[in-house]
Formats: sequence, structure tokens, C-alpha cells
Amino acid sequence: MPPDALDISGLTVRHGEVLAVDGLDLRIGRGETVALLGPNGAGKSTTVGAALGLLRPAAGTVRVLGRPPADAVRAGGVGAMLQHGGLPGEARVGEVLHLVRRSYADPWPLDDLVATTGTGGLLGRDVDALSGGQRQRVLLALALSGQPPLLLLDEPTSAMDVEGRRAFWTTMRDLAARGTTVVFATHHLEEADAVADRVVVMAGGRLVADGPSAGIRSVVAGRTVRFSAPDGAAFDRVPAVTGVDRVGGTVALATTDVEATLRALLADGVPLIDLEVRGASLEDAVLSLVGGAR
Ligand SMILES: Nc1ncnc2c1ncn2[C@@H]1O[C@H](COP(=O)(O)OP(=O)(O)OP(=O)(O)O)[C@@H](O)[C@H]1O
Repeated sequence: MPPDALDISGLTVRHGEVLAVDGLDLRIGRGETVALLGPNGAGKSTTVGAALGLLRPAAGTVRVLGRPPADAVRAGGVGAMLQHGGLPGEARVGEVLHLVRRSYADPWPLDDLVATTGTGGLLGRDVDALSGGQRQRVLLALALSGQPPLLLLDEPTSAMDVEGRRAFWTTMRDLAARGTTVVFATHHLEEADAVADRVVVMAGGRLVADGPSAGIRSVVAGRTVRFSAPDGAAFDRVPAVTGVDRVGGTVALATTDVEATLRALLADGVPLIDLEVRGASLEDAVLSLVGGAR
């Protein structure tokens, strides 16, 4: 069996006085697609940085593809997109891509790489003149240049438009289907829900949840009944309702028994305009988990 893509044990990382990662244990097997979630400052980027050998742990160990992180990176095992990933200035995209591809023994064929990452129209452009989303696409092309078995992505779609994000995740799904391990930190919880087969939630430098998205969502019991209602109408005494949230003209009732709540509302003659009933989202679950960890 090949070694795990990532094997983190007791990882502790400090930035000066700040304890950014606090005793993290995390193993990620080959071929998994894993989302790292958590609020600002949870330690996601620091974990990615340690996995790339960019940050020295105060304690614990990190093995990447069975090796120390820097060795795995040097051997071309890891493709990375970082939040503040830099590109050399005063160069054209095509030149940078050419240089990076040349450093690998078996680079991804250029035509296919460019088509996959949607960078065809950017090859003649100055790196300095790229928009945020275009820059992220070029960074993706660079990350994929060596056909690495492991991708570490820190908020890879933060600057992309809707179309760019969709194309990006289609690419990630294709890569995952070919056996690439994909680990990504994100604040787009709907992307994590749709793409990841495993979700890791961090808060305060620690792991607070780890499992399939459906399992994480199930930590939040109950469902939400949402509808349009005039200001001033009170719903906190409706049966089974555990919380009332109002945004503009929309009321959201958290309920432990949808049928009982709806029956009572209908009996009271509430018109239930734009009625919507839904289960807990990954966002609800993460908020609940992170709140509990504070
Ligand atoms: N270079 C640094 N110097 C000092 N403190 C840092 C540095 N980088 C991160 N930190 C601190 O370490 C903690 C973890 O930060 P980290 O960037 O890993 O979190 P994150 O989960 O990636 O957050 P975000 O979602 O905002 O990117 C935070 O308290 C942050 O302020």
C-alpha cells in the first residue's frame, strides 16, 4: 500500500506568540478529496503551510506521501495554490508556464493543461495585468504542471467568478477520479458540500469535526421552515419551534417537528407565502460546531 497522502501527528505551529495549530492529528489517504473548513484564524492556512514544509512545527510530525514535506515537494509530489501565491513580475504567462513545466521530468502536456485550466487566452498576457480570477487560473496551471499526486489548495476559488468556480471544480472532480488527492481550504461551504468526500472542521488550531459532509450536517438536528410574513407577526409559541430568525420579510423557524409546526401555522391561518422547508446546511453545522469549540 502506498503511504498516506498526508499524515499529520500532534502538529503544533506557532507564529511568534500565536498558537496557530494546536496538536492536530490528521491522516488523508490517497485519492481522497478533503475540504478544510473553519472560521478566520482557525489554522487552515498554517496547516497547509506546514504540509508544504514552509513552516517549521513547534511539535509533532508531518509526512507527505511518506516523506518529509520539503522532500515531497522537491520530488514534484505536491501541487499547491496558496492564498497569497506569487507569480514572477514582468513576464508573460506562457513564459512562466514554460519555465515551470520544464522543471519537471514528466510535465502535463501543454495543450491539455491549458485547456483544462482555461488559460489558453492568457498565455500572451503580462502576469502583472491579470485579474484576480485569471491569476488563480494561472496558479492552478502551475500547480498542475508536474502532474502531482497531491494538490494542496488554500482558498483556490476566492477570486473566481461563478463560471470560473464551476470549471475549477469540474477539473478537481476529474483529477480526483484519476486518483489525485485534493485537499482544499475554503469558506465556500456549498463547494465543500458538493465536491469533498470528507470535511475537516478546524477552530482555534484544533480539529473539531472530521467526516463525510452528511455526517457533519447531522450534528444539527431539526429543520427550517421558511416563509414570507408581515412584520410584527410572532411565531415563538408555535409547536416544536426552537428558534425564530427574521431577515427582511422572511421568517425562518427552526423546528424539531416540521409537520406539527406546519399544522399549527395552517390552523392559525398563516398564508405561508413562498414556503420552503429544508434540512440543516453544512454552514449551520459548521457554525454550531465552531460555536461549541469557542
Ligand atoms: N505570519 C503570521 N504571523 C503572526 N500570526 C499569524 C501569521 N499567520 C497566521 N497567523 C495567526 O495564526 C492563526 C491561524 O491563522 P491561519 O492563517 O492559519 O488561519 P486560517 O484558518 O487559514 O484563516 P483564514 O480563513 O482567515 O485564512 C491566526 O490567529 C492568525 O492571526
